[in-house]
Amino acid sequence: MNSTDSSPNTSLPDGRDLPLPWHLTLPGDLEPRLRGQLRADALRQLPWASALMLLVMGTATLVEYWVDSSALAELWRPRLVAVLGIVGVLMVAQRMPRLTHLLLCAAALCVALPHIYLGTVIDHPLAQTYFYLAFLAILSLSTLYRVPMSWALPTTLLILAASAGALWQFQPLDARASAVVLAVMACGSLMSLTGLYVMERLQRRFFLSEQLLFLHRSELHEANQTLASEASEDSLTGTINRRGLDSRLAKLLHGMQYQSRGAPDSISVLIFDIDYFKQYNDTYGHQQGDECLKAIASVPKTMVQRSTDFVARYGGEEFVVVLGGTRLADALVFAERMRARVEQLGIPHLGSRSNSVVTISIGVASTSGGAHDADKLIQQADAALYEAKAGGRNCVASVNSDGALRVLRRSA
Ligand SMILES: Nc1nc2c(ncn2[C@@H]2O[C@H](COP(=O)(O)OP(=O)(O)OP(=O)(O)O)[C@@H](O)[C@H]2O)c(=O)[nH]1
Repeated sequence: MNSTDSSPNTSLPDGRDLPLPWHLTLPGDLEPRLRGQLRADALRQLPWASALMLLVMGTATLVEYWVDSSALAELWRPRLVAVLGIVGVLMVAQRMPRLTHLLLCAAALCVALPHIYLGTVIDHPLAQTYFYLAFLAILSLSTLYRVPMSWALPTTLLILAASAGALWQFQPLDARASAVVLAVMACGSLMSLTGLYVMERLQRRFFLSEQLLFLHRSELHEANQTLASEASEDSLTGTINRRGLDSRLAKLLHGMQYQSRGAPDSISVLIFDIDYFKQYNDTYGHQQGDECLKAIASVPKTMVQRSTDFVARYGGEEFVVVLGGTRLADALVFAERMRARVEQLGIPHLGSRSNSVVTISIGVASTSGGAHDADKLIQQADAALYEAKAGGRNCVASVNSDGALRVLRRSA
């Protein structure tokens, strides 16, 4: 066997296994969910991003004023448009979160277009820096606003086209300076968009991994639940097995003792055993014995009603019925009814020394009779069962509150 055969199973898919197309669109409802998440992220960052953009424009105004104070008279109006655009987007986006990405692109355009206009019409020593401020708007899409590629690309192309158009049409700069400005803007935009694409790809893979993890976790949870229920079920009779009995009874008693919400105020335990079952097996065979066990177990299973009630196979042909919220007197009524129903099944039992049909003997104990832990309850119910066997079988016996054993006489 080679070394890879013994390696642990690593076939669980992760985000990297899933093919992501070049356009990065996720399948099914994952895309709208991711978009919602991206919008929420962008919305959270928007106040800081807006503040930063305003700071940049404020600084630019100061520098421009310092270089040529007379230019302020011409440039304050377009710049006010840019400021109002940013503040407007900030306010509207909070009210219309679904439009966040569109509004962020609008904010970038609100910054870029007035600066392209300024670069075109204002005669200022720093004229070409207005185009660089338009480029900052492009940069803000991928760095500050973090809009998806599908929004950033057309907005970037629009700003680049507007810049190129303005430089071509109005020629505010000489041809060489225009070429430099456009080349810087185009190269910077390419780098910014490439970075955004790579980031978005990573972000989407991370999102996919998260979704897969969530899926695996739910599958694991379901599998665990199935395992837990299978592990605590008796495969022959469908009742709870000994392990399940121990844990459920302990949980019920714990709840009762600490008066948890919904916990019963008393618990009764019935142990019953098929009379002369060895002889039944000897007479009818082990397989028929199994069928008999199933039929007998189905009687209490159909009788228990509360969520705190359950039937468990204690071992061999012995079963336990736990009745939450049932005091001894009511448990005895339940036990007698169960005994009668089993007898009424009329399963022939030629090997029985006490009856012609299969019967059961039942021992009953209750917390209202003084036993407050699982061992004590089972022990008392077992002692009562022994008493019922000794008392002639096909009957019910109990441990009373004073600890005395008592066999109930059957009604004729
Ligand atoms: N068919 C079948 N028999 C089982 C199973 N588990 C235990 N038994 C049988 O149940 C019988 C129990 O016999 P005993 O403990 O002597 O009790 P009994 O014959 O019922 O006698 P009393 O309880 O005194 O009435 C044994 O013969 C076991 O083989 C099972 O899963 N299937």
